[in-house]
Amino acid sequence: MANDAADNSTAELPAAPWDGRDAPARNATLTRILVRIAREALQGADLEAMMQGTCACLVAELPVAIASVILLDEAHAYFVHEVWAGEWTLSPLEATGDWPVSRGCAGRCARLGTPQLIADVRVDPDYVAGNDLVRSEYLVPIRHRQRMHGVLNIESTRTDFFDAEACAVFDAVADLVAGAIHFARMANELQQVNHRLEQLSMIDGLTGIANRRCFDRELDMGWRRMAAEGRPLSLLMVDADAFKPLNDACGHLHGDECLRELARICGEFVQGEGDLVARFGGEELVLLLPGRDLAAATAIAEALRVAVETKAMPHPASPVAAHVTVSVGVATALPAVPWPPERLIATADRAMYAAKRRGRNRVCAELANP
Ligand SMILES: Nc1nc2c(ncn2[C@@H]2O[C@H](COP(=O)(O)OP(=O)(O)OP(=O)(O)O)[C@@H](O)[C@H]2O)c(=O)[nH]1
Repeated sequence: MANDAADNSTAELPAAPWDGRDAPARNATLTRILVRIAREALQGADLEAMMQGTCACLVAELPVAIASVILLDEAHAYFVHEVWAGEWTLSPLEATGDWPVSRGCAGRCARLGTPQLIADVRVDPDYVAGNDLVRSEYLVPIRHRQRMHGVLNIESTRTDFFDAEACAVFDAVADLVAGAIHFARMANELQQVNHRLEQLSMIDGLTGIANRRCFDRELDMGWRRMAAEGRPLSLLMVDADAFKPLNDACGHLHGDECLRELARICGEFVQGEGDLVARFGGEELVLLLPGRDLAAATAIAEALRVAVETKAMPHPASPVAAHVTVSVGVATALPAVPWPPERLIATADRAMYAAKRRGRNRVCAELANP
């Protein structure tokens, strides 16, 4: 397909390392390039650097004016990213902004999904000139299994460069780039899934607020932070009153719904930096309030208790009221490591049970002492 007759301007081309080499020497060069790119594709940690290095290697070692990796969007409708090396005097991307696959030889390669060997770029109607010295071009789909990622584009200053050996090597280079893209995307997807799982592992499934695991972590962090800043740390232990009778009278699903509503109401009272509402366990919820002293935390607890009453969720079996109520234990500590943060939980628990003993639907507060 090479049209040597049409190319009578080779005399003006600069001498390339390719010139004067016999077939074994050329094949040895191609093999060396392939080994180098394979090593980078399999072991390199940075995909962008790998693609850049591949293009640079092809331009440096071969009679190639431009080498590029052009990546497609998810819909395979546009090229959205190009990594290249060589002398590029006119970028198709810069010329038009968007680069749809309806345009250029690269677009044709992506649309047809087959390699495109252009022996003479001057007679190809799809060719978009990027460099005056380019005479021939080879484009290979970058595809891993059935998934198309883009196109490997190699533009040579010679008409006789893309023989069977060279094309076979570029096909393999495209496969290596495809593999590297595939693994980089897999690693990225895995990272996102891990992040999501990490988030899910911190959330209580019933109420959607933080779970005990998250609370333990935040308590530890809040404790250290308040110790470093010399500020108080307060904890509210919120326990629904007569929840067993509510479950017995209305069913567990209704009890679940009440718990969700209690969690939502508690959520309205965590407004400071580092504040947290969490499900401590069963029908107990906790609020972690860094920086709040006993008086401020008690005021929040009382406002929360009133908010639950105001919501007036019916409770047909409560000895306290006709609606759902809560007892709240408040504890405040001036954290000092190695004072254990669990002491704050124990104190809030004790205060909450004091509220129960005194008739429920009330707030009791206690300073946590070392
Ligand atoms: N519906 C529902 N009930 C729960 C859940 N977790 C714990 N409970 C129930 O909450 C009830 C707690 O009962 P108790 O510890 O006896 O306390 P109480 O009836 O609320 O009485 P006081 O706390 O003394 O006012 C138990 O019946 C648990 O089954 C939950 O996720 N959903």
